[in-house]
Amino acid sequence: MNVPIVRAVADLRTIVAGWRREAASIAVVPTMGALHEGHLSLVRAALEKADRVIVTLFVNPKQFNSAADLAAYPRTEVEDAAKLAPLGAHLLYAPDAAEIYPEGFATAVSVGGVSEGLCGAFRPGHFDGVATVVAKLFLQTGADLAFFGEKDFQQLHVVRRMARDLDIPITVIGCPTVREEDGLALSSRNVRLSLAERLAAPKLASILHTAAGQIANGAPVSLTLAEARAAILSAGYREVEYLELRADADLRPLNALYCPARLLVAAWLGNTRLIDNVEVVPLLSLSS
Ligand SMILES: Nc1ncnc2c1ncn2[C@@H]1O[C@H](COP(=O)(O)OP(=O)(O)OP(=O)(O)O)[C@@H](O)[C@H]1O
Ligand SMILES: CC(C)(CO)[C@@H](O)C(=O)[O-]
Ligand code: BAL
Repeated sequence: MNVPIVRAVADLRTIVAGWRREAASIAVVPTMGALHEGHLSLVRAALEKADRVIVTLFVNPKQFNSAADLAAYPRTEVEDAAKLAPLGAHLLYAPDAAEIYPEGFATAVSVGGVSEGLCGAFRPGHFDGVATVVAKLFLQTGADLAFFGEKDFQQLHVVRRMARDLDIPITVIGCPTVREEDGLALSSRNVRLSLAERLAAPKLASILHTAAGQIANGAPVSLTLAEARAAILSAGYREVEYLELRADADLRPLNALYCPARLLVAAWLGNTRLIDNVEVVPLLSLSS
């Protein structure tokens, strides 16, 4: 069976109203397409928690910092729809650009605090673009639950803050990062890696895991991060944008480990920018 594809918000609302008459709960999984197992894990999680699941597919120009990145972004709608059907997703909402940004569109949603630093520092305007489009997708779908990947950990925080601050009645659920067997976090941008880059890429995750283990065992944070940064460069990455320890709950910067934390990184491998993060749990607080 095929998954129905809807392109107009009016049609989407008619379908959602029918589901509401059946008292069905509704989940949304926002994506930019080029679906891989990471996305599909969100769809499966959504199907476990809600009666109806809407996957959205919109390559959002407002969140790209470079025209080249936007132009190179993979667009594979037919294949994406074919991957969703066997899972049992109920609808693919792939809106026309005018349904999201109609003529004269002049509003932006800007989230402070959690969007500052990390990717926010290196991709100016990116999180405004994400918050704006996700606010629209939440309001257009009227979903009760939304599923996002922890791979984009700062995005998860931005979206959660936005929904709370705007009183959008939706619960934002974070799902664990899905990885290749060699540890590389799945990402639509991985297809841009050359063979040699693809072989070097998983070292980012392994260095991150090693550093997280050392910090959890009490190693000094700044020294461990300096060594990990050097190791990433030695592994063939040409630039480390950031490598930081932040509190898991609110992303505040940490110089020492005294609460559940995340170690987050963004680094360039050739012309591809990869991000990743791992949990760092203080061992002392677990045993006490
Ligand atoms: N490896 C992954 N594991 C779990 N969730 C993921 C993974 N990769 C992406 N996601 C999630 O899928 C949703 C849509 O992400 P998106 O379409 O940007 O895919 P992507 O692979 O992250 O692409 P890219 O990073 O190249 O933009 C987001 O919530 C994102 O966090
Ligand atoms: C959440 C999102 C679909 C908004 O365009 C995008 O940032 C993504 O794919 O992670
Ligand atoms: N995965 C987050 C979307 C982006 O990189 O633009």
